[in-house]
Amino acid sequence: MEASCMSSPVTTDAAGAVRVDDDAAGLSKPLLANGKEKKGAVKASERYWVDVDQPDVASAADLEGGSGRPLLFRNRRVKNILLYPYRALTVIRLIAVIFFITWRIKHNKSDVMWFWVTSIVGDVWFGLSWLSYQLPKFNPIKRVPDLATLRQHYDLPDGSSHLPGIDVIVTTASPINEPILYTMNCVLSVLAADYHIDRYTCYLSDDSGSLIVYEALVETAKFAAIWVPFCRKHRIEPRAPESYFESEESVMVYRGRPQQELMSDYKHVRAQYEEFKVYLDKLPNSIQQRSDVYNGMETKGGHAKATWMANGTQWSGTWIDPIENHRTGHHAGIVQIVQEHPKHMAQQSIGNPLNVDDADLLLPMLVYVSREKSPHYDHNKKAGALNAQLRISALLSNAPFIINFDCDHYINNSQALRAAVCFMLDQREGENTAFVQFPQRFENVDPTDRYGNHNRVFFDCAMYGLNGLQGPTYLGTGCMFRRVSLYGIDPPCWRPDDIIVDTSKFGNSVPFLKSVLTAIKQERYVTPPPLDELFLSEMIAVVSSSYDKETEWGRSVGYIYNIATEDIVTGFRIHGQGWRSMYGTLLEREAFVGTAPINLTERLHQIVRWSGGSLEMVFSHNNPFFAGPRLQWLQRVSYINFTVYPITSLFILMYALCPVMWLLPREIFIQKPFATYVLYLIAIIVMIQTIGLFEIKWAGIRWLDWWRNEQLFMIGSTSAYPVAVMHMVVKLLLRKGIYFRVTTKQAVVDMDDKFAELYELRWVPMMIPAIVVLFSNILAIGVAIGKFILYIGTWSAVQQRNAALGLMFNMWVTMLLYPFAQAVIGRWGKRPGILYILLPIAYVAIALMYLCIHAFLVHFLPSMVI
Ligand SMILES: O=c1ccn([C@@H]2O[C@H](COP(=O)(O)OP(=O)(O)O[C@H]3O[C@H](CO)[C@@H](O)[C@H](O)[C@H]3O)[C@@H](O)[C@H]2O)c(=O)[nH]1
Ligand SMILES: [Mn+2]
Repeated sequence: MEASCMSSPVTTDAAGAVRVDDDAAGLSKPLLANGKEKKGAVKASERYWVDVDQPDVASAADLEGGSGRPLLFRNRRVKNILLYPYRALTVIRLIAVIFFITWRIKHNKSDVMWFWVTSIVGDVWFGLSWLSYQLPKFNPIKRVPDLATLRQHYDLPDGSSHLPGIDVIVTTASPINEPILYTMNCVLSVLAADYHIDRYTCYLSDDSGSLIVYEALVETAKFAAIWVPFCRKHRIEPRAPESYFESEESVMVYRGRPQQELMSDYKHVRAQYEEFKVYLDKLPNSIQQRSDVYNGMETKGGHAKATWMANGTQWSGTWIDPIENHRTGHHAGIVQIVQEHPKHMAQQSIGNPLNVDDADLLLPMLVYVSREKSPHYDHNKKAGALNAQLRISALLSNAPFIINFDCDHYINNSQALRAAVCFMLDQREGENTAFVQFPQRFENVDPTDRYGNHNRVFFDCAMYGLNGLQGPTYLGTGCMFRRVSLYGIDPPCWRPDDIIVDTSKFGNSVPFLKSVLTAIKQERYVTPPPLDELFLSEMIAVVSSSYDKETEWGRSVGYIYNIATEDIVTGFRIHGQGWRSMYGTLLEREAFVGTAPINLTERLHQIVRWSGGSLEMVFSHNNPFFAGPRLQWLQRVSYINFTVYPITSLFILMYALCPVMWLLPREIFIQKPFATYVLYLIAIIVMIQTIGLFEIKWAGIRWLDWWRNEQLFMIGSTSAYPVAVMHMVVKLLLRKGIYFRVTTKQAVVDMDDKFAELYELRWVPMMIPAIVVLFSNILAIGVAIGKFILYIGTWSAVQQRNAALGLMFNMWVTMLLYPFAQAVIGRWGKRPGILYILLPIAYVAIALMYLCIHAFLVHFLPSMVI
């Protein structure tokens, strides 16, 4: 199977352009166009994976008749040659840790007893948290969707389809912090996805209620009328124009159609795209100017300056000059159908510059929604926004499946929606699958990934581990849900006969309640009803700020409220009900791609939010310890680890400050005999690194990915995690939650340096402990060198060995904090390797200073006193 995936019918012409013959490739692999893959080569990430035997497919024969469900994905597991030693190492390390802790307790000798006791507690904690991190990875499973079989069974020869409906939700919260160009690119990638246009709908949730976003969306629909046919005609990837045009290879890959045709279409579409971008850029100004004109005409006394829509009516959302009822956090609910459902639409009469079939000109329905905001209610941020979309979409399209995207992510593989559906419709676990999560990939990260944004250890190790259990956690974006699972309904295997659908649970919209019943009974596609006044007012009602108050929304229904990480908790609640989830892998091309904050300050804020949210879970009714019996035990262990891990930082912080002891005149040992202690530590650390090596192999990641993960954990442990712990304590005392700060998405400003953001550091108080640890380490190493020079002749062999071992520990801490040190030197960090010069200079300078001070105290001071 591996080989057949890779031997793509790709040919290269004289000019180096790549032609992909799709017919030969077969529909299962229409995406093998990157041309980089060597013929017959096995992709690095697949080297250590083999297919698990498929169940007897004989039963699938009667599928032809239309009964039953086909097998729509295949499972892969790690090859035994890697898996067995990997498991064995885990066991060996566990034994070593037990030996270590027993040894320490037996030898309770230390210079500072309270420190010894704390460190024993710390070591036990480390051991347990490592175990809860490691155990759930004992059987990693990869699942690869079979798109060809899906086509075979669900796409009909006449061009229609049996595919289930999907409601796609894109969320944005601010046209300033979240550049509209990204958001619109996301929308475009959705509109251009390979899915039946009358089977899916795109909803844009705008929490800013801004006219800019709305008008940008209207313009996006216009541009989509050119962009989408272009994508379909030339089967281009990715279908987010910004990324597509950025890639130098874009005109070099052509499929079926002659390259000249692609070239000329490309030029045309690109020119249109540039115009589109200019239009978006000018939007704030043109809206302002238009509003000035209208306001100028309304001169009846000093009224507030309204913001006007293009059709000459006042915008009911936020205004440029904000006033009551028209400002952020206080405005009416808005629902606008930007693009009608294709069934309701007369054939489009736009020009057809690309010469494509008329059918290819049609687009799916596109809806703009801004829920009502009122200062009297808590809006529950992203979770609240998603729940409002859940209700609106229930009324309009009520698709059985829902997928949501953060505005800075987009569909990178046009087959991704189909891929997700494969898992949902599969014969085996399909019916009990609540959600299908895909890994998050990022495209704006600096090449060495200084702040571990790619997070491959998480996405490519931990998640595959869970995939072999009950399934991955929900990660906030790029995840397809089964609608009924979000409604708090049990999976079929646990479902009672009578399901209560009432207003106390779902709120008091009768059409919505009806839609819930429909959703439970039949998971079929619904064509939106005609949009009359009554219906419109019903839609506004379900997005009102008070709708979900005194209901189960945010508790047992929908995305969960009152927590900084709605994603993990929402997934957790669903798992707790006995549903399972799937982690999808697309071998040829990543499903979704997004952006990540590459600036340390933003990154740390994000980490505070995640770790804070995790801790909040422990103290909420979503505590994994008390989840019901339907949560598998290893899955539970994993959730426990996810929720309590920030506490580890307290002990790490304590250890990381140990080097300060070098500054003391006397030798102090936390544990005696010191050498045995350090050797134990080294053994345990080496073992964890070896386990890491195995993970690197099976996950197909780079060593650097693993190392960055270690470093980021250290940086987090000396900054963000302790802050999260503090927040939690404060919350428990004062009952105030963590503030969900929308991550600022950088727009590239400096064209010469794409990664300029990397070198900008805004100081925030949470960096203080990290700075203290870093400097005390540098200071300690310097002083150690000084002491070494001073006492070289007088130290005994034992003392020398202890000093060397101690120093190794210091160096280790400094290496782990290295990216933080790079952040501290700011723009100087642009010079690669500058720290290799700066650090030794600092050490020597400190050593000299130490010697001077020592000489002053020992030689001059006494003589002066005399
Ligand atoms: O009041 C709000 C706040 C946020 N959002 C949207 O929520 C999304 C995520 O926000 P962002 O600040 O980009 O989050 P990240 O720091 O990237 O967060 C990650 O972590 C979050 C919390 O765990 C998840 O919700 C995200 O999906 C995940 O990408 C964005 O589309 C926002 O527009 C809203 O719609 N309304
Ligand atoms: Mn984000």
